[in-house]
Amino acid sequence: FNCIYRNPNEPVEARVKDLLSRMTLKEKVGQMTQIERRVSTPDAIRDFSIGSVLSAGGSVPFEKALSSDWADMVDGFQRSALESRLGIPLIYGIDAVHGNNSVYGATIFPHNVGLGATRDADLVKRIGAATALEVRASGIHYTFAPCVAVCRDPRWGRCYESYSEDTEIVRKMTSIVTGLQGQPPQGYPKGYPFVLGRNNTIACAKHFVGDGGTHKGLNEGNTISSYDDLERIHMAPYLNCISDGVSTVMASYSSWNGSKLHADRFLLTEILKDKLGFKGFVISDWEALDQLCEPRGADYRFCISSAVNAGIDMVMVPFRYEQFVKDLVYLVEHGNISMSRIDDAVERILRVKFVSGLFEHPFSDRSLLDMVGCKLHRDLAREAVRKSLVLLKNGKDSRKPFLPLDRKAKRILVAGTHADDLGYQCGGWTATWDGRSGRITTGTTVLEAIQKAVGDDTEIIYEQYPSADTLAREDISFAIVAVGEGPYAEFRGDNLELAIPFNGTDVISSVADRLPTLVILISGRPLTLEPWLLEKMDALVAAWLPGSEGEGIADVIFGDYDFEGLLPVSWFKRVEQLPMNALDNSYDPLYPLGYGLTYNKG
Ligand SMILES: OC[C@@H]1[C@@H](O)[C@H](O)[C@@H](O)c2nc(CNc3ccccc3)cn21
Repeated sequence: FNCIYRNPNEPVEARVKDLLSRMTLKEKVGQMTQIERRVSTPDAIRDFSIGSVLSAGGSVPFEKALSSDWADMVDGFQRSALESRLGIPLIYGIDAVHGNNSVYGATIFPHNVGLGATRDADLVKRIGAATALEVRASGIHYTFAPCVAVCRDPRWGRCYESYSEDTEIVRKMTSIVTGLQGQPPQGYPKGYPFVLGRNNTIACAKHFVGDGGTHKGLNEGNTISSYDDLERIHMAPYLNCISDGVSTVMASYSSWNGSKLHADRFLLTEILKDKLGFKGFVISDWEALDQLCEPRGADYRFCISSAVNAGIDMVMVPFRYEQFVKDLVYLVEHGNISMSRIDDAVERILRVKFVSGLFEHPFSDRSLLDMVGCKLHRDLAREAVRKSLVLLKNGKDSRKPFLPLDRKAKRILVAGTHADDLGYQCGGWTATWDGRSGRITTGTTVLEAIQKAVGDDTEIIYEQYPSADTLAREDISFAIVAVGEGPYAEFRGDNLELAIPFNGTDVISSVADRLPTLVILISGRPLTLEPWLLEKMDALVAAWLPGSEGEGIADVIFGDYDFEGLLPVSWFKRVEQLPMNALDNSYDPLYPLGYGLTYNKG
């Protein structure tokens, strides 16, 4: 090895120091720059020494591209990075937040709210490990996960990305970090980034801090709270992630008491880096710097100066990178940003790159391709679905439970908008940014799972909106009605009403008036359930956003497995009660945090 930074036998900090000492200001700034794949030309990556490339939600090489196609694309970008003067490898980032969800054929796990219902840290760690394998199989090194938001108001459009309203449950589910990155060895230095090897990814704890605590759940809004409450409720999960060696932290679009997180030096540097000892890098969110001045993007130099001086190390620009590089170089040359701040940022970025092994193994490992969507991973996802289901009602008379259902029944009516829609059961951040209806990837719908589960002599009648004739029949044993929310992401999910969409209430009511009925609610959060509606249904299961493995639902409603899920969020009676969290003094939920019936324990 002709120099220290290229020698894997040298300590990481020596390699960081050596490489940093060789870099020009432009190369340092290039490493702080993350660009979107659509503007990532070979020349841009090489000539600007770009540090990272990402896929926005839904930004794919082409429709239904397979993991091998993704790996070809990422390796192509990497070849350009290695042609730069110092040959610093780039890291490719993507939102693999419930499996490698942008990639066709990948296993889609339940979204975080469902995982919170499992209370199973080991399960979530195994999901992290499986996700990391499928991400690395696609050649990608870095996932913008986990979201460790503590969602205090279900009106927030990203409620389903939060494991729970309860900080302690979120802290427990941070076990996904050691699944994704690998488990640091005993005595590993606190706060230092860790990535075990080629089957692991760089992870990202997000969005620092208080993203789930904004006023009325407004996305990118303002979290009004004392520092003690911010620390106790929203910051605590980051301590777990940092002690588990999380390599990156993403700053939040939101504000704390009116101060934009991306420009908040106290929280990003004095707390996260100095007090909590975080040694990885802090990445901005998408075009978040542009929001730091009014009107948006008006004074980009001011925005860059505010964010970088506050402690942002890598900027998800992601399109106007020439402008960004030019302005940041200008700001350093004119003393608005110190070289020591730049060196700190670049050290952190290089540290993660050396720790992740990218200098030794910059290209994809094709031997991982047969792990994508494999039976092992789909069985794991199915287990997660089973454990995420929360039984809220079982029988109009608790002495006569309605579930488990009889799989040998003569005739079953399956109804509702969510009975046969893979896209609906996966939710947002699947195939595209905000999700779609229909056959968006490979998987098993609720209806298909029921069809597989029932006896040969059982007839299934499937109608999204059952006809009057069907409802007039006298020969149907019982009905299963699957309704809920359509897919959404971020601001598109902000919702003050929280009613069941697509006339779900009418479908439930018309069916339950005529038949013994199980209702399965597919949603990212609790929805309004009027008392008169609840009374009509014989049983109610909250299934959250279960993902591709719908068989997990049939496993439980037909009794092969018992329910284990417990509510990770309070179920309100009326939206006027919100925000309403456990331990509030006027706590009056329909179903409290932690509620969940079982077959055996009642
Ligand atoms: O996808 C990258 C990040 C993601 O990791 C953050 O959690 C999330 O806050 C986030 N939002 C955007 C911007 N969203 C967007 C929506 C439609 C088209 C393009 C970008 C990007 N990102």
